[in-house]
Amino acid sequence: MMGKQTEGGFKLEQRHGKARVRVARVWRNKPDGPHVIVEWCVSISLLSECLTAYTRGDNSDIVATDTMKNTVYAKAKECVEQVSVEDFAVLLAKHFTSLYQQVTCAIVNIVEKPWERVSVDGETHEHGFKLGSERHTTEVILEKSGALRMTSGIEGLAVLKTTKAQKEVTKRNIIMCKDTDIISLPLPLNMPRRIRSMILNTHLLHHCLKSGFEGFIRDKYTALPDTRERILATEITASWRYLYESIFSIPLKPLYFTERYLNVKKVLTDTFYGPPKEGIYSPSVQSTLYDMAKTVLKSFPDIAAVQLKMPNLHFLPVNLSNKDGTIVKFEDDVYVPTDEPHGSIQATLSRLWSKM
Ligand SMILES: O=c1[nH]c(=O)c2[nH]c(=O)[nH]c2[nH]1
Repeated sequence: MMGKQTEGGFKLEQRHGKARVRVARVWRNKPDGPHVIVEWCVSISLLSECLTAYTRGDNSDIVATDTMKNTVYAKAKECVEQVSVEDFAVLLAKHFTSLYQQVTCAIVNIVEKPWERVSVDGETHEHGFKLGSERHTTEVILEKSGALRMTSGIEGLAVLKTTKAQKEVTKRNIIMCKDTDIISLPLPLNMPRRIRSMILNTHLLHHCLKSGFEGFIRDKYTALPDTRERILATEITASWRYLYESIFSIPLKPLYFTERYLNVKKVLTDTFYGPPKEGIYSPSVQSTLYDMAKTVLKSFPDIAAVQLKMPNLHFLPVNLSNKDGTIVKFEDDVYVPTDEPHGSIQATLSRLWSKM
């Protein structure tokens, strides 16, 4: 997104701002209550009518990026009560679009560092924190008119499931699951392919197996065997767009968006893992990604669209041998974890009736 102006037969698209302003805010409101700390890395971009700064060296319409930086600290100070990262982004964007006549649109991105309260001897600590892993992000785009585009997200949410077929499954067997027991029966040899494939794709069978990848296109360059047993590991980057399209329609409930963030994260991870005992079969990263995105849209009516980036971080089977024979034979046990190269899988799922 850029501010556009024309002069002398040229079109100029421009924006300016301050990137990576780091601020921490502590709230010690209640005399004996626990302290709260947030650490934010704030980036601001303003679309503004400041053409002459580019064309004539006239800075009279420029909001100094140094002022933008100072505004972050001043507004953090003004937040006497704890605010969500989204509310802080909105508050900044409102400030820039309302105070400066030249500013037509403000874009505020914030990444929150995952400081988590610690427990000592099973008791939550009042003022001790440790750094977690995944980060809460937000982007607020606010126009002078009050038109709003608001997204939240998660970065660096690393998840993995080790999965184990409880018994070797071959295309010659019917596998039936009853809780954790598996009964294996030979498939009749004369069974039509269509019926055999229907049986092998039953939900029941998928229940026994947790992650696989098979049936993909095979050609002369394909080396990957079909598998019904693999480690599924990824580092989720998610972002979801809220339906609130005006500054006046945002929920006013304190920490509403913090709660939403925690709930979306839970839905994403719960859907990835499946129930604790049985898990859930993943026929591909694509399918698991789709289930995760769909569950988010079904669970949260104020989310219009969700984007998921889920790199497939491969765990390669180890098979080693030398002239004397086998050193390590892979039996779903020893792997080389890798992150390069990785499969790169991403998709956006939106409600049909929502504007994207
Ligand atoms: O879940 C997967 N999706 C793919 O598109 C793919 N491609 C590949 O080689 N392995 C996998 N796994």
